[in-house]
Amino acid sequence: MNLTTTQHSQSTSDLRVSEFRPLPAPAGLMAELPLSEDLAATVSSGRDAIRAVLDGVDDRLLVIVGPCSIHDPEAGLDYARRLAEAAREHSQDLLVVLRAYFEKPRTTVGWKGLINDPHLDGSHDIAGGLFAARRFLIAAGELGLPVATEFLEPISPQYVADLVSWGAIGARTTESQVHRQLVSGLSMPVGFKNGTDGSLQIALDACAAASAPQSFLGIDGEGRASMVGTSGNPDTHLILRGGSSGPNYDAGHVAAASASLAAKGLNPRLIVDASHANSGKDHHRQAKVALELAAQIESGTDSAHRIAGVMLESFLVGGAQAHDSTNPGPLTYGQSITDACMDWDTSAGILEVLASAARRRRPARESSN
Ligand SMILES: O=C[C@H](O)[C@H](O)COP(=O)(O)O
Ligand SMILES: C=C(OP(=O)(O)O)C(=O)O
Repeated sequence: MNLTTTQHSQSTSDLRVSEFRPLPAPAGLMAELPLSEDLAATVSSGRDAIRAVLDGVDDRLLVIVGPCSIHDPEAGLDYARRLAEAAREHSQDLLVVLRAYFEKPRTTVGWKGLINDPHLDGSHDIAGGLFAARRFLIAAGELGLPVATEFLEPISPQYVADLVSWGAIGARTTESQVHRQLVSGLSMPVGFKNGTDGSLQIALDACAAASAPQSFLGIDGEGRASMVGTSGNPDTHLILRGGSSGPNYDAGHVAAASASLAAKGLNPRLIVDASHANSGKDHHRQAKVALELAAQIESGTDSAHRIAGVMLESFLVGGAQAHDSTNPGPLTYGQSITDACMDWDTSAGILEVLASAARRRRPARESSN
């Protein structure tokens, strides 16, 4: 019998639990893979720069770009090295943040990301997944890139959040009290997606809830179940990702969403996701949406100045490939196993266009003032 597994047979609880596999405490993993002084400076300066863009103090365009999910850390770092070069090249106009998503919310079932199943085979070596995610975040940070991730499990942030400069709560969890509470205690700016049906209201409510102090159940650094008290996150914002009612990236939707935020006393500047329901998850369409967003930004109108950032799903190879954890087969290097991504060359071209749009937005604002 596996000594780390507790089996319950004579009980009224845990009747459908097949296993408990204890995990190392966050402090143990952090001691093994520590945050160096240099990395802490990269993470903190990334957070400050993102805040400045969200608040309109820095007039660059935030671009959160990278694979839909990291399933192969080597390919992910290969991508990150290319992105780090592009980020330097466009640093006057763009604040480029690496999308490094390790937790995937599924519509029904499917591979739930590197933390949940790092070997992609249904073995659910979550301890190994947390190690792999942390090691990836350290390597990406060492390239000088600020990193973005989605927070899905309420416990996992304790293992990795010190290495993250921007966080997202996905469309399927924005309405969840558990996720709003979690955000209230996170140390970085966090965006809430609109709902999968296109509803903005749940994201506006989420921003308000997460900016308030909260008390809830969680774990501390030693892994002890704890009452967690938070002070509230002042850096929440909205992400428009489209919905079943249609896309919401055009100037009309951006202006209306921004006005709703302002009416609630929330940050009127927002992020637009070119992927998901804004592109129908079609990577060719995503490239077109990104170009339409660049045209909107470049126009220098009021709605253009409400767009603080853009999200893109991009990897080395375009599209996506099927993966079945119950029957894993060989995979194409550098291609997504979740949503379809734009290939590297297309993505590099889009970064050029977005940089030019951000540059042209500046004089438009100066002359309209
Ligand atoms: O980006 C990720 C996906 O859109 C999300 O996790 C849902 O994926 P699914 O509908 O394939 O489960
Ligand atoms: C799951 C994602 O997006 P959404 O929550 O918008 O579906 C994602 O960005 O990976």
